[in-house]
This record gives sequence, structure tokens and C-alpha cells, in this order.
Amino acid sequence: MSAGLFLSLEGIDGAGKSSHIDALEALFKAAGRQVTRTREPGGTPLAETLRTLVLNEAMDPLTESLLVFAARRDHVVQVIEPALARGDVVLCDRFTDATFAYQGAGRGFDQAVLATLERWVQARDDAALLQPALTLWFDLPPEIAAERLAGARLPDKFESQPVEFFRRVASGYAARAAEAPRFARIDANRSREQVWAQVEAVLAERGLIGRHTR
Ligand SMILES: Nc1ncnc2c1ncn2[C@@H]1O[C@H](COP(=O)(O)OP(=O)(O)O)[C@@H](O)[C@H]1O
Ligand SMILES: Cc1cn([C@H]2C[C@H](O)[C@@H](COP(=O)(O)OP(=O)(O)O)O2)c(=O)[nH]c1=O
Repeated sequence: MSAGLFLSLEGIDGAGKSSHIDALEALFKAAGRQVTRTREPGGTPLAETLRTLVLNEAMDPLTESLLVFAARRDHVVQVIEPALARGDVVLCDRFTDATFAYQGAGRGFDQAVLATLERWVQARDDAALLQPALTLWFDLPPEIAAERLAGARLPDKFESQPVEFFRRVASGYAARAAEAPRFARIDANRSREQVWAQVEAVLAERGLIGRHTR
């Protein structure tokens, strides 16, 4: 049985993450892997209920952080850890880096409190923290993301924030990426084909796909 593999996709709203998840799933399935595809906030009935609240209701940043971490705890326990134990590839559209970027950098909430919540929620039996093995960070200037989103879909609470909010979120991702080698920066300011080529190259460089899977 293969070892489980946890991959997350991150970036500001409109950066192009969702546009590549189908292809990622197909790539790993073609290599004979079982894929669990999921998202945050969400991924379980309880976490999806919390997602609806977080994306639609006004609340202070501590409340928001507690709700996204509560959703994450349920998701980790019910879905992510069991899938990794089965040997699945877990493709997760956003994980904790989004909390540091949105609630931390975007809303200005205390990063030390977020780090404490992260340790509580992601602690494993051996005291190590559950983290993705690879985080594909789709990096796109906020002005271009806003142009791409204009008219594409009805904006939710975060998507209707001004461009300055997304500048802070983007700098939050950059700070997190500078600390963690699991981050791979994808230049998302390219055509869909060129973005996908970068994703494939990162997976190959990190030994996550072989030539036989391409
Ligand atoms: N490389 C690209 N060039 C131009 N438009 C893109 C590109 N990738 C995605 N888009 C479009 O930009 C919008 C946001 O993409 P999406 O994948 O939904 O972003 P995210 O999931 O990161 O919010 C969509 O309308 C999508 O069709
Ligand atoms: C996971 C997570 C997401 N978010 C935000 C980022 C996004 O604006 C939103 C949902 O993300 P996403 O699923 O990317 O939205 P969409 O379905 O519209 O593509 O939630 C947080 O603020 N904190 C978090 O911890």
C-alpha cells in the first residue's frame, strides 16, 4: 500500500487554484492512487455548516478563527487522517495557511493565538503536527485576481473585500512560504497551460509523480 500524501492548494481568491484540481486528481488516479478531494472550511457536514456561517456572517476575527479551526478539527479527524491512514492522496483546497493569511494577515488577528490553535487542532499521536507534504501556492497580484473574478461568480464575504485586504492576505502567504519548505510557489500570472506545466514540474521535482504518471 502507498503511504498517504497530503497536498494543499493555497492562494488569494481568484488565483486559479480550483481550475487545476480536476487535473491533479486525474494525474494521481492515472498513477493508480486513490484520491480524497476535499476543501476548507468544509469537508464534513459539520464543517460545511460552519463554512456557511464563516462565509456569510459578520463576526470578529477571534470568532472567525475559532470557527475555522473547529471546522478543521472535525475535518482532520473525520476525513483527512483516515484517508492518509488508507494511503490516499488527499487534495485539499486550502488548509491552515489560509487562516494565517486571511484571519492573521488579512484581518490582523494575533498570529501567536493562531499558532496555538494550530498546535491543538493538528497534533498527532506522536506529538508531530499534521501538515501538508506539499502546498501549491498560486501567487497572483491581487489586482489581476480581482479582474479575473469580476463577473465570474457572486462574491462572498471575503471576495467582496477591497484589493488592500488581498494585498495583506498575499503578504501573509509570502511570509508563511518563507518559513516552510513544503511551499512551492506557482506563478499564477500565466496562461492556464503554463500554470499547469509549473504544477507538474513541482510534483516531478519533489518526487511525487514519476515519468510513468505523466
Ligand atoms: N491562468 C488563468 N488565466 C486567466 N484566467 C484564469 C486562469 N486560471 C483561472 N482563471 C479564471 O479565473 C477565475 C478564478 O479562478 P479559480 O480557479 O476559480 O480561482 P480560485 O479557486 O483560486 O479562487 C475563474 O473565472 C477562472 O476561469
Ligand atoms: C480555509 C480558510 C478559508 N478562508 C476563506 C478564504 C476564501 O475566501 C473562503 C473560501 O475559500 P474557497 O473555497 O477558495 O472559496 P471559493 O469556493 O469561493 O473558491 O474562505 C479563511 O478566511 N480562513 C480559512 O482558514
